[in-house]
Amino acid sequence: MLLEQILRCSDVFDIFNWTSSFEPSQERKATNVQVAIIGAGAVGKWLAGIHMQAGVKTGLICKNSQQAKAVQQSGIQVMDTVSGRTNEYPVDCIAWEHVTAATVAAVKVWIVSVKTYQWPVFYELWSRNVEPFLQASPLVVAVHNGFVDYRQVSPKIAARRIIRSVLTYGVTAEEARSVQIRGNGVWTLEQPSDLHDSQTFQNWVEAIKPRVNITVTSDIDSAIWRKLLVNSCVNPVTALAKLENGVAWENPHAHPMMVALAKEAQEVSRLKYGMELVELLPYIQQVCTDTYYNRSSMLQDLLAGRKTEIDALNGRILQLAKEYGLKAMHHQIMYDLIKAQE
Ligand SMILES: NC(=O)C1=CN([C@@H]2O[C@H](COP(=O)(O)OP(=O)(O)OC[C@H]3O[C@@H](n4cnc5c(N)ncnc54)[C@H](OP(=O)(O)O)[C@@H]3O)[C@@H](O)[C@H]2O)C=CC1
Ligand SMILES: CC(C)(CO)C(=O)C(=O)O
Repeated sequence: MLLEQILRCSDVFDIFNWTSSFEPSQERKATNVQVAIIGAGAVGKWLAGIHMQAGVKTGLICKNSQQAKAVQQSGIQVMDTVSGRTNEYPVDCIAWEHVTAATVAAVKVWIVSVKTYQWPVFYELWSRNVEPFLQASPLVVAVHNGFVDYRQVSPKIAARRIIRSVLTYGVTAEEARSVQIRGNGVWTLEQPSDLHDSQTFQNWVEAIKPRVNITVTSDIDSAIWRKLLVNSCVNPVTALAKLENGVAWENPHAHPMMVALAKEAQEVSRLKYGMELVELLPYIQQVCTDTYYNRSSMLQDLLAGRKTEIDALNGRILQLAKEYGLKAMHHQIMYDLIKAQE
């Protein structure tokens, strides 16, 4: 019933003065949810493709005009290595300085897909370019690995509504315009607590649900923590060994390191959340198997010469281990070796 209602609402309007010739097909019916994705990286571009496939008016917001122009001119290419299909999307892309009051008024859902350490700069740009034009409280969905203290890095957003989420899909950025889906997963979203948000949230989720596996949970803290544990065991090992996730899990040298990291992480986890290793190792195995040929985001970072998210992952485990008086030698080694390469 709800989906029918959404599909009848075809009075969409351009969020970025959309001029592209992309027309939703019969299957890709237009919806009345406008979405802006901040960060045209691997995840941002993939999500833009998902939304456009679903007929959702979608725009990307890039860090600078150069990147925005490149994406605007060439569009994005999303290759699904699981299904073997490649799709092109002429997605609208603008830089922060071109965000206008009309853009802000049109966007219903803002998806932030920047790295954990990029949140402070994102917030600065948001405060300057979006905050002054906000008339209603929008939904802001955060997609990242690891822990971000939103109250500290983005107080105004944290004070309103933020939908936290975790993603277990594997997405590798190939070139500036193209991304490859290298493994299926789930996008776990926090259930909005506020009734006012529920309708927009539901409309948005219903629109994209046919294109991406979505789970909505009222216990996002556990989901974020479980994913942090997985990333702290998988990402540094794959990044240092330069192996894809599934290949690393099966490698006789990399695998024992993942298990040693999991044992230490489990000790911390047991004290903080009561999670046992019997649950953690199968979860790591599942993520590595499901994203077998994916390069972890940390491996992609090192290959591209970027800073990694090690502070938000193993750094967080080390911080908690210290608080609980535990030793986490393997996490310390991974932390130091990754830092040495940044
Ligand atoms: N790739 C994967 O398989 C998965 C990734 N994740 C998580 O999702 C998050 C995003 O990952 P991913 O897409 O791989 O990372 P990328 O580094 O590929 O993408 C982040 C993008 O955001 C851009 N950016 C940074 N700051 C801003 C800003 N203020 N405004 C606009 N754009 C900005 C970056 O530009 P620039 O590069 O120029 O800084 C980059 O293009 C990470 O936390 C990652 O851990 C989670 C699951 C899977
Ligand atoms: C799910 C996984 C492990 C996919 O590679 C990921 O979260 C990452 O690369 O950061």
